[in-house]
Amino acid sequence: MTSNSVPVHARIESLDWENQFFAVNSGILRFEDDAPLLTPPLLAAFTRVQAKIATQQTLLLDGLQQLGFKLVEGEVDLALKVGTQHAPSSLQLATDADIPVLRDLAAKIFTQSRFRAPWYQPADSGNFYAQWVENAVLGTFDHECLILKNGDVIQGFVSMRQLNEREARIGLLAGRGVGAELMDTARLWCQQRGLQTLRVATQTSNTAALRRYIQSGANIESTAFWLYR
Ligand SMILES: CC(=O)SCCNC(=O)CCNC(=O)[C@H](O)C(C)(C)COP(=O)(O)OP(=O)(O)OC[C@H]1O[C@@H](n2cnc3c(N)ncnc32)[C@H](O)[C@@H]1OP(=O)(O)O
Ligand SMILES: Cc1cn([C@H]2C[C@H](O)[C@@H](COP(=O)(O)OP(=O)(O)O[C@H]3O[C@H](C)[C@H](N)[C@H](O)[C@H]3O)O2)c(=O)[nH]c1=O
Repeated sequence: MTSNSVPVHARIESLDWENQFFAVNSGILRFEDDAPLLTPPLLAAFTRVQAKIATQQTLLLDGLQQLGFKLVEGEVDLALKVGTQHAPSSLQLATDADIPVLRDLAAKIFTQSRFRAPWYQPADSGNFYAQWVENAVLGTFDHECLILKNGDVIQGFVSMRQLNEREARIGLLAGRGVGAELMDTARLWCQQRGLQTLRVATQTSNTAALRRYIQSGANIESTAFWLYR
């Protein structure tokens, strides 16, 4: 380290689910005051180390870049008050029979991702979102997957996770031209559970999604950078 370098204190947590899924050896930084000083030898124990920092943490940004971290993507976190207004009268839950179509849709439609090349293999990102939506239908990651259909054709889907007795988070949401209906569907899902806050995150580059969430009543809560080394 040079004399004007910024010290970074963090421990590295192994990303077990990701390591198994992507067949990599990756970890993520957990910033804690009593964590050791991060050094190149500590980082070298992993082939990939991720860091997510709030965009206002500019000193930390400098310190991470001095350690060789590179900017990969930005993330915007939003939240909306669920309220009481009603849009759809019923919800349609995806079933096991919908999984092949949903997997195919998810693999193709999420074009912006931090699981992108050259950090990950070109097909990794599509496979990841396909697995995510399948796990939502099965209730093994997100809790449920709601779909919008026109006849037999799935037009869009939104996966939902209840975080606690007050809040839920959208996992994945997709459907060109039906974003507003999907947001109403997500809102109704929250109303039916008596939840007050619906959270959602997207990539900073995803202006269509950002516009949709804001038009549907969400406000920006925080912004973050993803860096990898
Ligand atoms: C929680 C999360 O999952 S975040 C990720 C959100 N999902 C995605 O990005 C999947 C791809 N996008 C979509 O499914 C939808 O565009 C949504 C859900 C983001 C927004 O849906 P809607 O509000 O109905 O907006 P719509 O799909 O009409 O898009 C708005 C405009 O952005 C354009 N647009 C949307 N996505 C993209 C894209 N990836 N690249 C370029 N243009 C795009 C549309 O063509 C449209 O342009 P137009 O108004 O000139 O026709
Ligand atoms: C399917 C699945 C995933 N996980 C793990 C794997 C990862 O460590 C996390 C998910 O990470 P996240 O930071 O949420 O991933 P993304 O950056 O791709 O997600 C953002 O963009 C998406 C398009 C979407 N908008 C999402 O809401 C955003 O957060 O979970 C796991 O442990 N088990 C699983 O089954």
